[in-house]
Amino acid sequence: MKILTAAQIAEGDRITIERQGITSEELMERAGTLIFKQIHNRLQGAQIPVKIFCGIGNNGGDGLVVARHLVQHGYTVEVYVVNYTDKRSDDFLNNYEKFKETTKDWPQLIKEEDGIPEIDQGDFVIDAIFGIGLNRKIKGWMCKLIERINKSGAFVLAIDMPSGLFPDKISQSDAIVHADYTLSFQNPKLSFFLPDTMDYVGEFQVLDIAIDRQYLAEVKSETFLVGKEQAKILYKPRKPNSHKGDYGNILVAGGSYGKMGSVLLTATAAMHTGTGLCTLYIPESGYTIIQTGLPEAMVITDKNAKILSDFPKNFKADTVCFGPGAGTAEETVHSLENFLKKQKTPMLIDADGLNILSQHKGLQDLLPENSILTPHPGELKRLLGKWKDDIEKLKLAKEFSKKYKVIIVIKGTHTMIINRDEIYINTSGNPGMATAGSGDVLSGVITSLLGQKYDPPVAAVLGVYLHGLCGDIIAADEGFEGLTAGMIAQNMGSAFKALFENQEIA
Ligand SMILES: NC(=O)C1=CN([C@@H]2O[C@H](COP(=O)(O)OP(=O)(O)OC[C@H]3O[C@@H](n4cnc5c(N)ncnc54)[C@H](OP(=O)(O)O)[C@@H]3O)[C@@H](O)[C@H]2O)[C@H](O)CC1
Ligand SMILES: [K+]
Repeated sequence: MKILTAAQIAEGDRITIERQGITSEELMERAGTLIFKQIHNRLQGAQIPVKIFCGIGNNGGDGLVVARHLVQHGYTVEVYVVNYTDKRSDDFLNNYEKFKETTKDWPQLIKEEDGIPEIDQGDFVIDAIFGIGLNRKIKGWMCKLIERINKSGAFVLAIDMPSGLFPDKISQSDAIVHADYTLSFQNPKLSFFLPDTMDYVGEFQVLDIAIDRQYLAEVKSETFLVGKEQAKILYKPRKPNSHKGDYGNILVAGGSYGKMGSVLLTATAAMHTGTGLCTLYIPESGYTIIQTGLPEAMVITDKNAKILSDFPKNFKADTVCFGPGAGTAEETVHSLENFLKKQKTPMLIDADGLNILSQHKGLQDLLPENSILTPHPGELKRLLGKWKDDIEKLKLAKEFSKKYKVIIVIKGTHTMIINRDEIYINTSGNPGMATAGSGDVLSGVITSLLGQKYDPPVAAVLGVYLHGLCGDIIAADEGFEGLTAGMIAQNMGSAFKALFENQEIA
């Protein structure tokens, strides 16, 4: 699914109105009615005090549509217009009149701090102050209103977006509604997925308001959401008539004394993702550990007992994963340099491999084109330098991706895959995956797909999705706390199966 900018969403409204031969007021009625139905479905007529705060633009207009339907269905509703200016949008005004006609009552106007009502913990607050039209920081007494909403402890439902949040930039103010639930129209917004802003959104649901399908299909976006529908079309079925040589000969290089488990996790995950042949290149002291832990894999040992210092001679692999548990010793820098010089096809670099790249920037020029880097936020900061907010982080990552012709997988709650100017936002996964070794497993999954000749961006996007999906499947049985990286590595097969099952896991 595409993520659109505020301007593209507004253009979608305009085209929909034109092509469907409807008025903008009818589109607003459609949008507001969908929100009302969601609320009505959940409240089922319960007499919870509802307080709706409406701005004076179209987000406020949506709020007035919802308010009218709630009143008509017998709910206890207090409607407030947040009157920070005398300007009003046409569709706000139309719905203001309709509200009066239906309820024989005008909404209450809030014009200053004194007019802000008390909000109780037991209230149900609907936030319709600002939507995608927010174009500057919220100031003055409106900040007090937002503060009161946030401090009330009431359940807060945001219409389209929490007020104060921009769809695709970061606000430098904390006057932002902290929603428990957001009902958003047609396409989710970028800020729903960024670590800086996602907590304001709460849980969210996207409502289809039937924006023109042709427009949605043709509009150009560089930012995409990856769910099961998008992931499953990337999968390449295995051929009945095939052998292990068809599924990649991969090399996993890494490990050091005390951190041999990381490469074991990587290689185990790769085998369970379908790799044909897997060899590990590890310090000598890891030999027995790996041969015992993963009998399916072959092992080549470095001459050094505790760290990597060299490069396996006369060895050819379809792709290489370098870094898990490797450490950053001078000898290991030399080892990575050798790999980078000899490896001509895209490879994956993770963990200490990335730290070495950050400390020895000259090595970055040696990265084979379309290689995949899988940093967590700390490794990314070392690689790119500091950023002021998530939007700048994405800009820096795109610049790096273009400069070095590589793909960057920024790991996090919503892992983002950056391929030049394109961003793919993953939707699978859960907090149980914030556990040691989870990243080593992801490296194994992606390297395995690279070895199976998936295009590098596809290997990254599909690998990240499958890894998260596997975590979701395990968490469904074991809970978040019980989930370990080893379980993900062992159970990757269930993620492939679930890709083609209908029940909603992620
Ligand atoms: N397809 C859809 O998604 C549909 C969405 N709808 C709803 O419409 C809103 C967007 O409505 P819009 O009128 O464009 O904008 P807002 O309601 O968000 O904001 C209203 C005006 O407020 C002014 N503004 C912006 N920032 C501030 C600020 N910090 N302080 C004060 N005022 C501010 C701005 O006007 P200016 O002229 O003053 O710049 C805004 O225009 C969308 O989110 C949906 O809820 C439709 O109902 C149906 C289709
Ligand atoms: K809102």
